[in-house]
Amino acid sequence: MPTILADSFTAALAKLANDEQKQAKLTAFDLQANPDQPGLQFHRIDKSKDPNFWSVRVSRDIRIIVHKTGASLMLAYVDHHDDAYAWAERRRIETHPATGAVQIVEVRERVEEIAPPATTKFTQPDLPFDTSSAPQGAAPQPLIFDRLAQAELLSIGVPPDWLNDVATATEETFFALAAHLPQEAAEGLLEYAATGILKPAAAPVADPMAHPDTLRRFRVLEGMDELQTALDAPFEKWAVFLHPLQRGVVEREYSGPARVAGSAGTGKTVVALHRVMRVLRLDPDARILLTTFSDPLAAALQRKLAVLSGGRSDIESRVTVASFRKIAEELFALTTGRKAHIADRDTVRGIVEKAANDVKTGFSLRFMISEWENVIDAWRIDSADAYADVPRMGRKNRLGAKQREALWQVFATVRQVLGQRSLFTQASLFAAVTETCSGKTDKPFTHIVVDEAQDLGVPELRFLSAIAPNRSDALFFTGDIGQRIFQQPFSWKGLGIDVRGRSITLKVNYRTSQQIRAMADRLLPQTVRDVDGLEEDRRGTVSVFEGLDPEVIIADSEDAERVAAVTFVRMALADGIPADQIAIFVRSADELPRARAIAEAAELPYRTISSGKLHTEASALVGTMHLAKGLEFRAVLVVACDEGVLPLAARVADVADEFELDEVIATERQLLYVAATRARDRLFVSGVSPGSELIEDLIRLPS
Ligand SMILES: Nc1ncnc2c1ncn2[C@@H]1O[C@H](COP(=O)(O)OP(=O)(O)OP(=O)(O)O)[C@@H](O)[C@H]1O
Repeated sequence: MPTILADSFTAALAKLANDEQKQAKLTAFDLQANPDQPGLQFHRIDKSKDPNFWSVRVSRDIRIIVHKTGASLMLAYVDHHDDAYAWAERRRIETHPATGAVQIVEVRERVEEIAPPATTKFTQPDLPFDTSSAPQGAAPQPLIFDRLAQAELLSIGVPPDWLNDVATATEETFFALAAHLPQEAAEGLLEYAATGILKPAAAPVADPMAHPDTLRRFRVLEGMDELQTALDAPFEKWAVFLHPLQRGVVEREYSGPARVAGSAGTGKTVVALHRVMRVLRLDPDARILLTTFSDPLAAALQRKLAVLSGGRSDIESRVTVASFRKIAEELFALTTGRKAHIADRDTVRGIVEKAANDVKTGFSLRFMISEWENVIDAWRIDSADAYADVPRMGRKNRLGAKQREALWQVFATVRQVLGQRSLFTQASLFAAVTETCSGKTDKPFTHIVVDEAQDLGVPELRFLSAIAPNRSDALFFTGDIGQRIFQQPFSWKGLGIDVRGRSITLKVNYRTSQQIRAMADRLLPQTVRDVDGLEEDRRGTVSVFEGLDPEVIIADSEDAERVAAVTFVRMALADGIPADQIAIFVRSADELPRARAIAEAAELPYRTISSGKLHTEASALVGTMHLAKGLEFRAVLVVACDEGVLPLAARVADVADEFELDEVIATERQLLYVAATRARDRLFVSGVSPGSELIEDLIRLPS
């Protein structure tokens, strides 16, 4: 008999104490091995409306709730005795009459009242209404979904029991009501409230268990391994249950390179990991490169992959997880037998400065450094002729032939000095490996999956393209243009990577609360267009849970800022948020003392990247916003957002032209977006008066 795992089971398991979890897992394994074995004690839940709910004894106090039909056994829930029974008595499992998906439906008559939680005060600026509680005696609130016919509500999966509540929902009852509905119905209603558009009904599926909405909460287990994976990491729901949109993207066959977009927290990394697993499953000869922007992010990917693979070494040995740079270094060493020495940015800048001293170009040093980094080095311009012809895409300063000639003297010297000292720049290392690999038919990997692809530069993308084999599904990218903080934009198509028609945007945010997402989204345009004209539309993204309003403060002094931040930290700790689920971010190392002072005043144990305490004790992370990439915490403070700090005055002063100024402002904005969207439940943003201009955008009311 197949065993089905429900997401309600893994979520409930995660809430039990460690020893209770261990015992529950043993019983779950016994159930999967043989549900008829004599030691298992089943009791029918007599008071349930669903005759198929049974309890199974785990220990004196713990019960697993299973849903048993002649055809299958489902692990539905686990809890202490009375709570487990109460859960089953209030639910039934049924196939939705319109969508055909299998749902766990709360029996409406057993839910006493639908009222917003008294402690939560929030406003949701993305929604067409104010969700803060209406004052006593105010006029009756307007109904939000009264224009939708019953058939329309059914088409997005609202269970028949709940049609009346949805039809009469007001802004005050909406979120409390959504918590009782199946996910697809809650998301569909949220999307409608935010955009006025009802998502089209999914195509009918003959087998209810194969319906995409069924698969997001129930999984038919293929063996013990799969149950082990799911139960060992009950917090990582995504290890087993994907959103239908995520699943679609993971399973699609692509006729060329594909790119998955989506704002922060929509599960792009999760999709990248599942794509890796899918390729490994389907192709026993696959050798995959899973790559990302930095070494810490690559390490995080490796950890998550271990969750997904259940730590199986036969799987992990076929995947190389490394940052772009690391993999280029390794391939260089492999093909040449030499180690590449890479000059850091300051060394290269010093060489440009020295070379510029000897030539009269009429251009500022700032301009020449920028031209070197973004044109000469990035595009590997190796001669005066090549420089004369290069289109200098996106650069606003036009350069005549004479000017290029003069500038080339500087750049030729820089190239020569680097050559004499046998130094690579990052870009030239990528170029060297690109050159060795491009002509070859035998490539090191069969598939390449790239996370944080928005921070790929020209040399990196060329490099990945050169090491990718000639097959349609060789390249799979995930990234969010809105989070680009390291690279200038350029045309992917121009480098032969054409993702048109294979570019998909994820819309359900699993990480950040409605309130935090809505506020952070104000920092970015609703649609972002890349150089190739591909548009990423952030509208219609919904978060699956709600939380407290973010706090945004412009204080009169650093002392006042600290007092407010300390209060925020103390409240988070008092509400049970552990120290290691708190982070304090600042724009640059100069502001780190302010972040540390907050942690110390709040008696919050903390670590910084340089404190070496990374894995030793449960401590908050204090670091720069660049470090925030790819991480997540329950509470985040972004402090010291002062005028001149964000955007960073030194960066603004460093720009070579108007184009670069726009770029700097955009990436500073994106940096704040990245830092703010690391928060799941609570966010605090502060600066000292007059404060960063970007703070104004955060608190600006939507027009
Ligand atoms: N299907 C899912 N079910 C439950 N949780 C999910 C699902 N997909 C993603 N998540 C959770 O959502 C959070 C964000 O996921 P992920 O890091 O993949 O997003 P992302 O789009 O890569 O974010 P960012 O762009 O900020 O790096 C994580 O906590 C992840 O566990």
